[in-house]
Amino acid sequence: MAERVEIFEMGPRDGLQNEARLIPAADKIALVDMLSAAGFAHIEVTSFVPAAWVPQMADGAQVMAGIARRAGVRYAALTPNLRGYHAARAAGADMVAVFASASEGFSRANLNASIADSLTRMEPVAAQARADGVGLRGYVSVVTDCPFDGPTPPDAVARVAAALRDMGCDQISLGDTIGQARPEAIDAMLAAVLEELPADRLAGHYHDTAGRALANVDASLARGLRVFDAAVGGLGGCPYAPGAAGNVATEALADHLAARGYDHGLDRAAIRRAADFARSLRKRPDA
Ligand SMILES: CC(C)(COP(=O)([O-])OP(=O)([O-])OC[C@H]1O[C@@H](n2cnc3c(N)ncnc32)[C@H](O)[C@@H]1OP(=O)([O-])[O-])[C@@H](O)C(=O)NCCC(=O)NCCSC(=O)C[C@@](C)(O)CC(=O)[O-]
Repeated sequence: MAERVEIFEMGPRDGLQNEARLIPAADKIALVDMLSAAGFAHIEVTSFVPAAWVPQMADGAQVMAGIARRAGVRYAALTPNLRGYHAARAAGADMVAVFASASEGFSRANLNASIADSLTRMEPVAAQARADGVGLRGYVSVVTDCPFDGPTPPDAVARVAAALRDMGCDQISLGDTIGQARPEAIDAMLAAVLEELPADRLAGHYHDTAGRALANVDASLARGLRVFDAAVGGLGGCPYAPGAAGNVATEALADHLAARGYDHGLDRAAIRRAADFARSLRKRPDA
């Protein structure tokens, strides 16, 4: 039997957060519902961050309220602090994610805090999630290259990943935020992180700016990772990471994994339909 590799769907959150046009909540809900029908176990739906920081995600509660929940799917939300956590829980998020940076420059730009201060701010979120029995994911951004500080030392990634582990994150997703990583850099970064955490606690989150995301997935598969983040239609980018382009496209990743003999468990036609819809959201005139 083929080995299972999970694709963790990012389209509604990481995929759409950087879109300049405000996409109506109804379209986001329709996208999540299409994704729910495609067989994902996890979909990151939105984030609960200040609207002044990411205007596109300001309708998170409305989107969460409107989706048709499907049994077996966990709906996740990004939460930078306790206020975001409580809002996510009130909106019905099954799972929350905290996010940190492996570089000081990106930490300042994305979280307005040093790495150490941002981790301190996440601790109560993690403690509350543990107390509530809510699934907790942690992200480490800029794991090989930072748009402000240049190359990221692998040890810096391992330190932040260990801090997120110590907080109680069930899974830690390693982000090539600006999509510039080369497979050798991913391999060196993973070698350091694997000193702290086993491969089954890690996910790869690779943007495809330089067209190397699939090669980076291959480098990670070789290191034992079996969860990868992706966004239908290859949408995405982080508003606080200059030069960050789309996530690796879910449909391309699914085909890539299938060609390598892995079972992703997704309905190919359903993800293609969701990808077409996601891409169409970019082109629509202002609502
Ligand atoms: C961490 C902060 C909040 C600090 O931001 P700050 O401005 O330093 O925080 P603050 O505590 O001073 O709050 C500013 C205002 O926001 C309010 N506020 C405070 N918290 C919330 C909240 N949760 N929801 C709604 N409102 C909130 C707060 O009450 C205050 O309101 P005011 O007094 O000015 O009226 C901010 O820097 C932030 O939210 N940053 C996140 C930016 C972001 O969402 N970036 C994109 C996601 S990360 C990403 O894409 C990377 C990833 C995960 O995909 C992996 C990868 O690719 O690398």
